[in-house]
Amino acid sequence: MKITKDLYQSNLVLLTDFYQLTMAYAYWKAGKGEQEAVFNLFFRKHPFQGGFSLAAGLDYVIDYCKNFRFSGTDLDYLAQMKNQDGSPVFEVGFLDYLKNLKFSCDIDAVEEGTVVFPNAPLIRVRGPLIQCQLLETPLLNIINFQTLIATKAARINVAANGAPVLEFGLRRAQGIDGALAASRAAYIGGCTSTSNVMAGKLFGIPVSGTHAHSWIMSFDTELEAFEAYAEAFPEKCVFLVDTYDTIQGIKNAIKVGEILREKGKEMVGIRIDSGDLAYFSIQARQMLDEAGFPEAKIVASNDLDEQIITSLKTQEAAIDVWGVGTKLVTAYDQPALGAVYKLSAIKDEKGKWVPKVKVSQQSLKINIPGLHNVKRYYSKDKAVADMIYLEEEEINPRGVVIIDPIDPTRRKRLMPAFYSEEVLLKPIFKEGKLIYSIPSLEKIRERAAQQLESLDKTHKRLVNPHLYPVGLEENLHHLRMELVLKSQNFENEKNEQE
Ligand SMILES: Nc1ncnc2c1ncn2[C@@H]1O[C@H](COP(=O)(O)OP(=O)(O)OP(=O)(O)O)[C@@H](O)[C@H]1O
Ligand SMILES: O=P(O)(O)OC[C@H]1O[C@H](OP(=O)(O)OP(=O)(O)O)[C@H](O)[C@@H]1O
Ligand SMILES: O=C(O)c1cccnc1
Ligand SMILES: [Mg+2]
Repeated sequence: MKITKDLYQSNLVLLTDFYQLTMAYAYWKAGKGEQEAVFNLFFRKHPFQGGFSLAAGLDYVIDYCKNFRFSGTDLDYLAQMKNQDGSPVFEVGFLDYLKNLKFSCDIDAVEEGTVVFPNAPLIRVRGPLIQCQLLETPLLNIINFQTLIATKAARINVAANGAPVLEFGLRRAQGIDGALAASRAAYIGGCTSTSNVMAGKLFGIPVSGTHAHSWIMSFDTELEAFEAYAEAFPEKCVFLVDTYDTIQGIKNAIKVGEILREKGKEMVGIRIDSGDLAYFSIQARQMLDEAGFPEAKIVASNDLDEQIITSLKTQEAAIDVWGVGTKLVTAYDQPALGAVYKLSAIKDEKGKWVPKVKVSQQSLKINIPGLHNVKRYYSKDKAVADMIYLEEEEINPRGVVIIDPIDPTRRKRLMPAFYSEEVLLKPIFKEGKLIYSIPSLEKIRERAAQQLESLDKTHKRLVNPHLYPVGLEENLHHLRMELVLKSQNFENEKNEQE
């Protein structure tokens, strides 16, 4: 098998759930395949019990949509699928339809690196029902993971409070693609570099690293190992000091630092990877300072996350650089974001949009109907509130009320005229044509930093954050309520007849 080669050469159109294809077939049979629909991708709750999320993955979505076509081998694979009675799952006519299918949707999306909140769409897909449906699974796959990891990275960077965070996750990441996507998302979320060389090559992320215990263990003594490393890398020596005895390791690093200095070079620092990181970093700082190495950096690693980093900061640990792997790239404490993709409107035969809601016992799960968008209001550079609104409705600049989508008694009155505003869903594809100029990863990372800066620190608090206001504009709230009530009346009527 040539798994990786085939995977990366495939157009990935079959990277969807089988039921999307069976629905597509049934839509086609029912003559509904080309009926225009609108779907929204959104999540219902921030991950990690946090107060914000950071959108990531759009670049992959764009790539996916650009390559959205069924190749000969894809169609051959579908053609040989059989029902239990031996008949083909898909008729030839449908396979011909797929063969001629050209991506023709409108996609509007929140840019990568934007701070996002529950219930507001991250992506809106408008187009033929079959295409919208087939996109559900891959879009969720891409956005759920990258948004989750970018958010985790942002939290870790909030805890690091400006100190560099090196991403070391590859060895523990969720497979090959999980590792690559995680490195990309971690960089968007503020990490300084990755240890994954392929992510460096593919995405242009700075690559960095130190050395492992095996390097030390391959020599008779730690001192020899440090000397040999300094010989090979006089410009970038970070000595791992905890293979045998951490205090002795720091002494050895200082010795080799002095040898380097005689040659006109400076050691970059040391890394501590076990034991009490507060105790050893404070000891190391004192020893390095006393020996005349106040500039030497102390890197810490070992199962770190935002909580441990916060705790180490409160213990006044003398750590300058954080190396974070497993808990970042696996989103250790919450392995999935849980974003969903829901139909919100469909055009009837007369060409009129019909807004749709899926009614649920849990009000949290009732989706937002219609063709809606999101506006963020800023006061100076600070984000004040997000409003989800129907695109065709006028917004009164003299005053709007936004209503919490879960608890309608929670409301906020806003005077749009007092604020600057940003429409968050930006046009990406128009009738299948890419109309968005894709920013570089650096620009995305800068946007993420600005967006996080625009958020009040109370929303960035890692534990029990202050809730950022996101609400439905009044007309949209009323439409939603009307549809919910209507569907319940309908249910009652039906029950009475039975
Ligand atoms: N001062 C500290 N305060 C809070 N957490 C700490 C502190 N020092 C280290 N930790 C964390 O405690 C955990 C220690 O894990 P563990 O006991 O498995 O490591 P270790 O035995 O020191 O190292 P290793 O197993 O790699 O040799 C790690 O998650 C580490 O980041
Ligand atoms: O702890 P993480 O956040 O995942 O960061 C990466 C870890 O990977 C390396 O060691 P590895 O875990 O392979 O071995 P060790 O724990 O025995 O040092 C490194 O020394 C870090 O400890
Ligand atoms: O470069 C490092 O120090 C490194 C790389 C991967 C995992 N742990 C540490
Ligand atoms: Mg480890």
